[in-house]
Amino acid sequence: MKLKVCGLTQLHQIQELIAMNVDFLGFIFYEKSPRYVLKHLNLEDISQIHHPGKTGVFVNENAETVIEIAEKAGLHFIQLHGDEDENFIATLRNKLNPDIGIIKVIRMGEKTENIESLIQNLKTNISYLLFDTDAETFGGTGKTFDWTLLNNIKIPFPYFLSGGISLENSNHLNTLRQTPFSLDINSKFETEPGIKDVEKIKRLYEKL
Ligand SMILES: O=C(O)c1ccccc1N[C@@H]1O[C@H](COP(=O)(O)O)[C@@H](O)[C@H]1O
Repeated sequence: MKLKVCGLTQLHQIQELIAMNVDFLGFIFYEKSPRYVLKHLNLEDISQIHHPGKTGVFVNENAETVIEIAEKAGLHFIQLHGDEDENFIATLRNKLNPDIGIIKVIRMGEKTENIESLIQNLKTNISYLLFDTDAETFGGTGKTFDWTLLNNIKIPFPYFLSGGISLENSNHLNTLRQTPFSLDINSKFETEPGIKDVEKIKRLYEKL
């Protein structure tokens, strides 16, 4: 199983994760997040990071801004973590460099209905799904959702499992009928928002 580490802000930690062979590096381009990457690094810094899994996380951002950031920072994946609908995604797909993959986040919560039709409408415009816990802040809550919900639906794309993934709950991945393509970790592997506990990440990486 692959590993994505999200909410990175520190170049020395990014280099340690690259040395560890982490598969995806997540950068949050959402100004309201305490992990907003542009408070710490600029787009040129990110473009200089040599790794094939650089992922930009966006929340209800306009397509032109997403495209500009993706080009300037040399991103390989766009993670749409807001309420972007299938029309927005189709427009973005048409305009975006075809080499850049789109990861659509489904935020799982009490209000999340018709997950299967939501997914069907995305058609071929995305590369991956990501399931996270629904929240007013959109993400980064450290809270898990009810994973058994995933066992009741058909998931026609490889998916990232997210939302409060920790060393402890990663022991229970075998309860999932469809194995995640990748885990997506964030706040449970931090000493403070944006500052990762790299030793703890190593412990998870060795278990996968
Ligand atoms: O981390 C944030 O601050 C954040 C803010 C807005 C949207 C997404 C955000 N992070 C994403 O949230 C998930 C789960 O994080 P956690 O493990 O529950 O802390 C992860 O995909 C981050 O990319």
